[in-house]
Amino acid sequence: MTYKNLDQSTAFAAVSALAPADIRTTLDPERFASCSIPAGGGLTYSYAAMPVVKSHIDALQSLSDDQEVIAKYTALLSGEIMNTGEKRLVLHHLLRGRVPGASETVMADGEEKGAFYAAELEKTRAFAAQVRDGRITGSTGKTFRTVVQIGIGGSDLGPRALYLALKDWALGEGIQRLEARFISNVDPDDAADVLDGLDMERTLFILVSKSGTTQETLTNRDLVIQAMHKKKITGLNPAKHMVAVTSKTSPLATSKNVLASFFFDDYIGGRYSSSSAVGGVVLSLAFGHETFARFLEGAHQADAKALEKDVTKNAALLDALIGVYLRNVLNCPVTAVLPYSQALSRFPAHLQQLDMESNGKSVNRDGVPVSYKTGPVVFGEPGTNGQHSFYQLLHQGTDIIPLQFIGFSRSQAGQDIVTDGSTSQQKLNANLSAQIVAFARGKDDGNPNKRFAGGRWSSLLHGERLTPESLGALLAHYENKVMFQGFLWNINSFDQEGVQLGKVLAGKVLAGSQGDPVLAACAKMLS
Ligand SMILES: O=P(O)(O)OC[C@H]1O[C@](O)(CO)[C@@H](O)[C@@H]1O
Repeated sequence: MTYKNLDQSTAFAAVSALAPADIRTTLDPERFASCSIPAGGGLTYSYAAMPVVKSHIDALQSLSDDQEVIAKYTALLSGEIMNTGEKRLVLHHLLRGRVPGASETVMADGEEKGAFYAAELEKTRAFAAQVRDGRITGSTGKTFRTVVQIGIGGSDLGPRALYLALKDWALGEGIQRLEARFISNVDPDDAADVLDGLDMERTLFILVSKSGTTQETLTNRDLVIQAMHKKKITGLNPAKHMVAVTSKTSPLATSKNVLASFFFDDYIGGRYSSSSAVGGVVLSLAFGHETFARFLEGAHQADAKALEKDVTKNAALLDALIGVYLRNVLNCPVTAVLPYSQALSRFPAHLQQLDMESNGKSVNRDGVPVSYKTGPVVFGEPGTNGQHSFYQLLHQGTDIIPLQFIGFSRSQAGQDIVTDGSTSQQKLNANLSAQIVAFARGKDDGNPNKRFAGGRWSSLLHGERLTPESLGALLAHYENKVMFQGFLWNINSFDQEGVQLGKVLAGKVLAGSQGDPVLAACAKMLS
């Protein structure tokens, strides 16, 4: 297996020579059937409205083969050091089960990692069951009704997006749930808002930090403890209302001030940690462990499909390859994620971290600067709200922004109304179809102000209904897409040194700026 930069690949030179197909003419009814790939969890990935035809697919297949992306994925699964910057294994797939073709065992830190993750998962299951059925209560004897996750970045965005994604599904299924809330920002107004009206006697806090040193998270923990003391409730003991999710090497690991601790490790990057106890504890408490297990199963299905070498059968891989074509040949610096599902309202925020923290790199996996573009800017909002906001630029602006639509045939809660001969869900999906075609085909008009050029590319991830399985597959699809793009660009998608400098300088500001006059002046202005 060899690692080489994208521009050293002769296969990439062939991809670069290809002009985009004109989707104003190529998008015909037949393409919707022929350009679709099962993505696991009942999801289908469609690239019908992308500017690629057979010649592109063939060239992208050669690029995938030349960059040996499937061999690299298999090596990652088998425990090879893929996080070259931090010299770490990358094992988030193993949280969802062993992918066929990978090593039967992955040893690190003197233990078999599959067994370690399975044991933590079992701990999560047992704890959640006891909280949900009232065997574990708060310090004043009352059952828990609300859980509040305290964490930031990967310890917040994924779990928060997933909780919101399943809330209405649970409603539709009649699943009894604990309410979950999230505190992330060190801005005290964030915590104040979340704590407002909380019944502390019935609230369980989940303190999540892999490092156990994150300033925002530890500050918010202390703020919560202070808020509990301020209630002056006899017998209310914060230590009996808090669990920790952390790594065994973190300062939090040995804390006596928690009811229970759940562990993951350095081989699970923060933004890839939703499948660990980071997402597992809150989701199992909120919806029951069975729901979380179904989510893991959907993700595992997507992971298994991602092993396929034929790019026309591997949704995450083809999505990644088309993304590289858009970024490095068609020079698109931005991409939008547009879920036609209110339940996915925070999913674009999670993808921002997943994609931009992973692939916002300008050196290769060996630390040598690359001379081509890497990860794009990612943004998004649920449709149809986005339509009434920024779609103007997407339709008629001077840049082409490739679009990633997500949609489902059925709603989650099943509560709907018929007006003007259609249900709300039918209206939602009519808008989604209309947008795909409007962006692709455009519309001529004598009035230039009303003219739509068309030729605006999109993909679609589509399922029957957003369930735990399809949500798991959706998450894994994007994780695997980001990983494949990292292999294609020959960068390390698993570290995030770029977030360190600001953290260090903030520490210096709090310590009196430590002799840096520019920092001191800037801090003074804000004091
Ligand atoms: O879980 P921790 O160690 O508190 O880190 C939180 C987040 O901070 C980051 O390191 C970035 O600042 C993320 O990658 C991570 O998800």
